[in-house]
Amino acid sequence: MARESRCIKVLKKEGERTRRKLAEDGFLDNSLKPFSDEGFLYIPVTGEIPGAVSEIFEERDASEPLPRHELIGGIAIMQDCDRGEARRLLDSRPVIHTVLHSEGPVTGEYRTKDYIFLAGKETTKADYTEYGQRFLIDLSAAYFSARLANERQRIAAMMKDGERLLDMFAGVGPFAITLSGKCSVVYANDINPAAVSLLADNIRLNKKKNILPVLADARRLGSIFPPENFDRIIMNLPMKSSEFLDTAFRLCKSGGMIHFYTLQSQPGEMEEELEKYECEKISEKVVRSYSPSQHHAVYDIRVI
Ligand SMILES: C[S@@+](CC[C@H](N)C(=O)[O-])C[C@H]1O[C@@H](n2cnc3c(N)ncnc32)[C@H](O)[C@@H]1O
Repeated sequence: MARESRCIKVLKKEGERTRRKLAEDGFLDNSLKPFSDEGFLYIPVTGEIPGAVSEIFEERDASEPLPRHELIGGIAIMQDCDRGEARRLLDSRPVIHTVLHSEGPVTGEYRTKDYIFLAGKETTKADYTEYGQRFLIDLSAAYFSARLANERQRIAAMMKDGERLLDMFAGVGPFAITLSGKCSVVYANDINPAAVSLLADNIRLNKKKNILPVLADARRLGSIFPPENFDRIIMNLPMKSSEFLDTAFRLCKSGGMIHFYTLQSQPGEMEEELEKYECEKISEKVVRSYSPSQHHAVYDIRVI
């Protein structure tokens, strides 16, 4: 179907920049397909804006793929800052209450991101369910990613009943809560007070009785707990977990396991670092890609 719409006519070489600007300002009409002729691009817009002209446009097919996004509870996080596409995404599934654009990688000690609000309800808070466990999250206050859901299940599957677990960088608690069913006790630590507050909420929400939240710099855990105190330690601070290996090896029992998450460009990059310790590498695998040159990898290490 075709219909008439107001549009902006720009030189093709200016097309992508103009399209993005219109999308960011919420004027791009994504229900219609832009078209070009002899050096110009015609971009349909939703309202009357200076310089707009009228043209006939083809309507987009409703089954066209949705923009790329990550869904965390009711929040969809889009890679592009495109308000028109955000609106389409919001309307596509009733479960989505908010569409955000993430403005770059995680930063700072708390590993949070900055977000631009695009559509729906203006919030960074969501209620997310993963394999039957519920998590209250606030993306602007504390780290959370749904991308490690399978990784948490992988570790749960290799655990024995009654283990003592330490999660050194627990965030709002996805590893601690997922793994707690196999544990006698879980200590879940984070340096971010907002993360630990949400972690406490999530412990209550999931009726977990064996998880103790700890608010501390993980560097101090070696003086908080006696040596060789844990059967298993989770180290999910990929940017710099290697700085905490001394503490983890001090706290893990002989025969216990450390799951060491790191960023690396090549397989085996951390092996030299691990040679300093009495340990055996059980496996190493890529968890997900992080950037064009780096992977988020996990080393499963047995302490000797
Ligand atoms: C990549 S996030 C992982 C959170 C959680 N494990 C998850 O999978 O959602 C890393 C966490 O480590 C915390 N963190 C950073 N430096 C820390 C430190 N020195 N001691 C304790 N926690 C720290 C951050 O606040 C953040 O919540």
